[in-house]
Amino acid sequence: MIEIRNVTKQFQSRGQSELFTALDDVSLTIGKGEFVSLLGPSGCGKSTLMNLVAGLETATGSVEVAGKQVKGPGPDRVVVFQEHALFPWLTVLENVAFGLKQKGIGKKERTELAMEQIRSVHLSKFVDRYPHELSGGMRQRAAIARALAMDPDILLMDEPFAALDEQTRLILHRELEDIWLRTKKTILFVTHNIREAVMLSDRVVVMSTRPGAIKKEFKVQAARPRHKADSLLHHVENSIMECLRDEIDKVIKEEMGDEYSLKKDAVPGDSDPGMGSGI
Ligand SMILES: Nc1ncnc2c1ncn2[C@@H]1O[C@H](COP(=O)(O)OP(=O)(O)OP(=O)(O)O)[C@@H](O)[C@H]1O
Repeated sequence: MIEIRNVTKQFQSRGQSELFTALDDVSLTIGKGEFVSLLGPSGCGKSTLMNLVAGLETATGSVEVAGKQVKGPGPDRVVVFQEHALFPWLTVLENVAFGLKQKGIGKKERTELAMEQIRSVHLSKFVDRYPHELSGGMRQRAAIARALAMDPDILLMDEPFAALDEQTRLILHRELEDIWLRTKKTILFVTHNIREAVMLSDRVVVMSTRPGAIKKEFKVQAARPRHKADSLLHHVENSIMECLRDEIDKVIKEEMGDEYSLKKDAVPGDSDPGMGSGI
């Protein structure tokens, strides 16, 4: 369904003549209906890779969706961003119906379609609220409803829950899994959070940094709906942490320079209770 082949992406860094390689010869295939997460330290190219699939960036190599070369954004792919995705001057209903209006769908039908998605994310009581009158979790639910209303084949989610508190995030994990099980959409999900990736995904693609590349893939074959006590999830989480240790080390070293040797113990070990909180 999504076929990324030998993609290399370079950027011109400001004030420098050399090109910066953000992605180096990346290849990845994502099956129809699969839930895949991109996980890796800051700057490893997760968002760049997602933007290529969204058609918001171009690169050398090839990105195909359903057998067709991606040449720009399309109705088959909708992006859900971390924040600021809703129009502040529109209500929840108007936000969710916005894309349908752009498509030329009449008011009655678009209200029905929007309401169906609003109900699916449990926001029926808040249809007339403006974004600033909602909690962060409600705003992300509305953003998901707006994406679903367009009925895309593929949802591209760029750290959609990163700004939420832990409790809300756990609730939204459950809701997103329900939506995915019900709709069978293909989901490509970017996150820093190992536990989030493992809880949600069929496959976690771990990326390495400088240059951004795929380091290793982990299949998560735990039963659905997922239960956080499932020992298989913990096993995969530990394996991913082990795989990422070098990458985290590399990023800390670059950021801290000479001070690094003093703080080396700060790199978490596999028994670290905070490993689910992010990298
Ligand atoms: N438009 C751009 N111009 C120049 N450099 C860019 C541009 N976009 C991204 N980069 C660089 O490419 C690298 C990869 O960025 P990207 O945002 O894809 O990483 P990421 O893994 O999503 O990071 P984070 O987790 O911090 O969001 C970074 O070093 C970033 O500074």
